[in-house]
Amino acid sequence: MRDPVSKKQACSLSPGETVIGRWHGNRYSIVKELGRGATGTVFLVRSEKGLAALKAGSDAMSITSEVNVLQHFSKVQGEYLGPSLFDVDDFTVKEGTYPFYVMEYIEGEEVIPLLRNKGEEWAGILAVQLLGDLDRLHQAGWIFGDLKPENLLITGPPIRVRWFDVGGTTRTGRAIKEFTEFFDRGYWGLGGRKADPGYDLFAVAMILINSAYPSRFERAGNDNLALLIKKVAEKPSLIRFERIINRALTGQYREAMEMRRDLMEEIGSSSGSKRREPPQRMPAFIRSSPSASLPAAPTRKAHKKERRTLRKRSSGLIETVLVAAFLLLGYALYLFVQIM
Ligand SMILES: Nc1ncnc2c1ncn2[C@@H]1O[C@H](COP(=O)(O)OP(=O)(O)OP(=O)(O)O)[C@@H](O)[C@H]1O
Repeated sequence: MRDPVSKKQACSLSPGETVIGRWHGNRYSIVKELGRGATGTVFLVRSEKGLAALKAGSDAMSITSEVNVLQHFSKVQGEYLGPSLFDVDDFTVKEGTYPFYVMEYIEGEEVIPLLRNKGEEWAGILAVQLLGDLDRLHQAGWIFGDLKPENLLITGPPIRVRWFDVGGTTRTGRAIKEFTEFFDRGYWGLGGRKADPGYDLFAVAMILINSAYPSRFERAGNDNLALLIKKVAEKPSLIRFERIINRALTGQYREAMEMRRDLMEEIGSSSGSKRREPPQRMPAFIRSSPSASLPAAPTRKAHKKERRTLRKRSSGLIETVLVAAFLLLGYALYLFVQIM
């Protein structure tokens, strides 16, 4: 067996190469490199069970910490919290030994290009999904930390937001492990880096802002909140979320579900007022939510039903009057016979 590689050495493997896990003996054939991050290189691989994503890094501690998070995710109720974990092992190549893990391959589109194609109004809908998943994560005692469009992929149809980079995921109450300035409330001077739900909700607000400013922007001056709110007010796609974004930026939401509810109400009310569309037209994943009961404008079907109910009610009244008249007539006849 060779020594572990130096911590700085990124793992490079070429398509067609095969790596074999030292302990479990599973074989993975490299299809292509998917990307490189701070903790390792991710490859698309073919395994006995089909396509998967293999992450190999030189720092065993970082790989182990990501594996721990993925293992915890698998215990969190629901199917969408991070990719499923398939294998943890290490392999040896000529440079040395790399620890690695294999996870579900999430085949999807990146957020910002998708919004460019589908329209920025989808940003709110994706945020609603994301907040549902974040709520489950928070309930389980974790904060995502490094939440940003680069760590999300959109799968489907039906469209579904998934996250994959769990390197920044931190236990509630600890210091945030990894962050990206634009999405970090510390950078904007709007809060600390202690892991709490508000940290992730701040990042969701920044993802909404990022959807309208794909190239992002930097902080300036002392009043960063004023700058962010000004940026929101300048984009028609963001104005309707102004109140919600403001609340998230200033830490007024205590939990993801509160922010989700506000977003859903906003999306529901603006789709109703602008297009006069009944909420049935909203994507299924929003409709299926128990809190998704949006006030609906009466439809033609509803009017018909109402008319039918009225008709039924009036015919019932006539029936009652006829029966009463019949009984009265019978009683009058009975009295008449008795008198005679
Ligand atoms: N499970 C997965 N399914 C599909 N693609 C993935 C998966 N995991 C990672 N990738 C791809 O590999 C790239 C590198 O991922 P990785 O999580 O290592 O780093 P990163 O997010 O780019 O960087 P950092 O860890 O420094 O934040 C990602 O940009 C993504 O495109």
